[in-house]
Amino acid sequence: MKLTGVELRWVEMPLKSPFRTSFGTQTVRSLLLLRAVTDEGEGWGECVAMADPVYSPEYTEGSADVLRRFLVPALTGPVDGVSVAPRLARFHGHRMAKGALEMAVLDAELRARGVSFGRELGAVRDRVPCGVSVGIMNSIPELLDAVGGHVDEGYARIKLKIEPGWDVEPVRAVRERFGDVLLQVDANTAYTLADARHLARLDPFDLLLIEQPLPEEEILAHAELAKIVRTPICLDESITSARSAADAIRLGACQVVNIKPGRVGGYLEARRIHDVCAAHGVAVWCGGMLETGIGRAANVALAALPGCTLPGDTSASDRYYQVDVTEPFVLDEGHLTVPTGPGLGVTPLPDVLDAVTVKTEWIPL
Ligand SMILES: O=C(O)CCC(=O)N[C@@H](C(=O)O)c1ccccc1
Repeated sequence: MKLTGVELRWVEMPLKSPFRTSFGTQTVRSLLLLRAVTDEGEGWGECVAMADPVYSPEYTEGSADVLRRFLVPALTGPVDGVSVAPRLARFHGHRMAKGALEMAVLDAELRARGVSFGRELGAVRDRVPCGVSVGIMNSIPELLDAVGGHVDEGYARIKLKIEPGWDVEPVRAVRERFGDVLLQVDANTAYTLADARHLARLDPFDLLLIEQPLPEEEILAHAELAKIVRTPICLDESITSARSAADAIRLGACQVVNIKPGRVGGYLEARRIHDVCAAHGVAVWCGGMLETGIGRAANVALAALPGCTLPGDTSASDRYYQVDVTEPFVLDEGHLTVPTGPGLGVTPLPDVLDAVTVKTEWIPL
């Protein structure tokens, strides 16, 4: 297969309500969609970098620049999904940009072959249980209303964002109101090892895990924390590859891993992380980055792999968006159906895509 060029689409998706985390509040999801044009058809990719480098070092304009100047031009000549990462390896970092480009090429290849993402990745289920992420709220009553709404919608698991000053009390209130719900928390690196005893105060609430309590580079500190906090530690920002997952597991830094394909450089590396974790008996789940239906389709396929034994942040489209750029993913008894069509199994709805596209750029090869 030969790439003739890649179209970048700057997309602005207004959120239904502000989404607050320990690193800020989002009201619009700005992201890049990639359309790979090949001699065998087109493929779609989603770059999950945020507009600002507040979750990871990557950001939208940086991803566009590295795609335009380095990553896309490196894919001249014959290419397919598995050959993208090796061709891009000489460029350091930029995993979200690399992952989006690999995703678009892989989607084009799989559509041409008539193979679904799920089939290619090794999905063993045709529907997956879904979790939902709940942001930091202005008050505990507001939090309880939000959680109650998601429980009523049928979500299989609730994830609460926490930060210093909003942790033990909100978690206690949710556990007391919703005694048997699967519950976990996500700190997005907001604490330090000095907070260990404070974080141990979350142990009585029967949480599935505490996600990324410490800064991403503090692997050994997470291992120290795991000796003090009984609740399993899950890493997100710290896990950037199969190698880093193996190291973190061997160092005792995590007992669960959140796999985000954009963070690790694509769905093929995501599968390798899944396999490494499964080999160590470590549970994994598919994280979310407020993806459109394009990224959501691929995430739901990943979430169907055998080692994904915990509900992921693979919520329905209407968790964040009034209108999705694809046919919406609709929750059915707490589950989403894994797309079965060729490639991603979904394609953007032209009118909707045009309505949320603020800029396009064609990168010829
Ligand atoms: O449901 C979703 O897609 C979002 C899940 C979620 O909370 N993602 C968080 C995270 O830290 O995991 C996030 C969102 C946006 C950007 C970065 C991170």
